Amino acid sequence: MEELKLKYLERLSDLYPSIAKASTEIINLQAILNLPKATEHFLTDIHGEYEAFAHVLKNGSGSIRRKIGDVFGNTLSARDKQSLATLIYYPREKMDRIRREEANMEDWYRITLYRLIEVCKCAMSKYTRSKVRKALPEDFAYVIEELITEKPDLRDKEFYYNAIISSIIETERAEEFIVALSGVIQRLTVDHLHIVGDIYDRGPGPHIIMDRLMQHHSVDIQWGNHDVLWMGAAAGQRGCIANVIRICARYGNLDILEDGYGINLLPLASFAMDTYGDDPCACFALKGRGGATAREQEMERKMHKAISIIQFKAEGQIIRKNPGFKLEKRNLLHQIDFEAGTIEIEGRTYELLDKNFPTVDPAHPYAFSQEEADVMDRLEKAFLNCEKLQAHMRFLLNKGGLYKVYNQNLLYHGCVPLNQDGTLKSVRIYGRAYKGKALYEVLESYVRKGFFALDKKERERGKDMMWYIWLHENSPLFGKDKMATFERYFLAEKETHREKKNPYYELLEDEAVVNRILREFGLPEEGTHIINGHVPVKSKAGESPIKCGGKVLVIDGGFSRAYQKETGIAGYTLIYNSYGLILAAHEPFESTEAAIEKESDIHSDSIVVKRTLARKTVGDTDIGRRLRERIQDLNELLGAYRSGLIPEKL
Ligand SMILES: O=P(O)(O)OC[C@H]1O[C@](O)(COP(=O)(O)O)[C@@H](O)[C@@H]1O
Ligand SMILES: [Mn+2]
Repeated sequence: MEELKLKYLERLSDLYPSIAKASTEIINLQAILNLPKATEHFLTDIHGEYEAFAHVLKNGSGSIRRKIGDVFGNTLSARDKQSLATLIYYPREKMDRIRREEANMEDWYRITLYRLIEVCKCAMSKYTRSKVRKALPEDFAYVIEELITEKPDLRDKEFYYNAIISSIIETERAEEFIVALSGVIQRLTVDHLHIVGDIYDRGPGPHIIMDRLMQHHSVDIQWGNHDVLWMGAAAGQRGCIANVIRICARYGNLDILEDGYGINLLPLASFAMDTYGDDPCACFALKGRGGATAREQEMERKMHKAISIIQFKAEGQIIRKNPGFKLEKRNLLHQIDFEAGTIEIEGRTYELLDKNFPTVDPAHPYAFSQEEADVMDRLEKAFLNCEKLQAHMRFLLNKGGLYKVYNQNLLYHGCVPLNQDGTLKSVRIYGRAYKGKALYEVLESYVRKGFFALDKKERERGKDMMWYIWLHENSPLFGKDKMATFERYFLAEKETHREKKNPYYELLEDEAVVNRILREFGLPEEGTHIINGHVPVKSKAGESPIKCGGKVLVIDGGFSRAYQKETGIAGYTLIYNSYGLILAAHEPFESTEAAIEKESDIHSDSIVVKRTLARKTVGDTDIGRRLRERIQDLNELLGAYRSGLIPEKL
């Protein structure tokens, strides 16, 4: 036996010091391999919609409702099942309502506790005892375990359970117990969560979503272009900072920065008031700022314009500093004829909708004015010093990456840049060519360098790369030929607003192309899927999120309210359980209040994308592969004990 292996087995023998211990572990692991595969939940493009996010997380996109159906079948009315589901999602709020209506609470507690225990038993049946034990809340762990464990040799089981439940009610712990059981059911129903990008921007609560995710028991994140934009901002990249503030302003969400993250926007506000005092800033009207007073709206419009101009300048500076990005054609300020109020783009002259550029010096259009430079200095410091933002970004870095291969599925936010003929597009990053997986990997390494590189130049490159990932044609997270921000503000001609998508999006029905991508990421062509978000699926116009016969699932349906008009629904989510893949289409989410009151689940229908022939087990998953390796090692350890190579440590 080679020395390294022997050393390893000796280490292992510390953990399993005897033949008996090693064999018991093998039997345990073998048993786990045969348990049903745990449920995975996929969400994408949440875009700050924290209430809808929290709701979908609570109901596991229909998983809890399915579980209740499995347990009670026709023995409970549809209404009762729905009430039970709502109770599991929102136990405290639901009980506040029930207390007002229910005449006999003791009866209600008793029936409800029985029902919850049945659902809990079903939810835990997939897991080992030790895993269930870890999921139990400390206070009630012992009692819950007693109630959910079958006791075949107990003669009067009924009496035993009844006694426990009675004492829970008598000691006035029923409500706390119901809350605890609901939490356990939620926790066990969905074992692992995947966020396929775009937590940030457009909606009001990305920071609340981040707080939630940081408490989640098991999550991974594939960064979206908006997330990387925020990461760049947190790293102090000025193009990213300006974009982040501009988007918050555009959607009337400056509160996220001021209240959510404690970033002081006063310097920007007073600069904007001074500079654009008489300017109506009509092109910079806010989306969705119903609650604000006219005066507030006016100020925010001015801030919106001020930061937009700063953004175009900051981006001009980045483009000039990085000729390798080949973005010179996206620098537009020097194409403006300030006298005539027109701009020339690709040989055509357009009239500008807003002709007032008090801070732009035509001789040096990309240079900040002194005041703009001061504002940016202060904003950069504020972003760099914001502890909460830095903690959120650290979490994204720890739990996330640009792509993930998990249980034979390939997950990424946007696309794999392709040529028109479906081959992988080669992209130059700082002088070297990359494509496919290598492109993903080099870009991810630069994101990390932007935070951690000691070498200043590499760190700067990493920071600029985050801005590149946000909007570059060759960025797999963006995948469009340009980001037409300037045109959308300043030009009436709609054709200039168009952003052409990478051929990837048209080739998704082409199996040869899809197989090529799967192979590129080391996956077999059969039994595997690509799961991505980023482009809203226009279900209203008949588009399906299921592409290439189910091999590709594009699950961005628009959590983002701003996009619901187009998509017609409020997004798709995906569940992958032991029976297969289930896609849920969600109805727009009204409010948490309404969800409790109307007991609504907000998914209209679930489509089974793929039903497995045999129920999938842990043995079919990545964890299963690791467990089998472990079993193999333990078998070798047993061999070593038996052959006398390693002595038992008794
Ligand atoms: O609709 P908005 O918020 O103005 O944003 C439009 C911009 O957002 C983008 O769609 C990028 O955001 P997504 O990643 O959410 O698609 C750009 O392509 C486009 O320029
Ligand atoms: Mn996106």
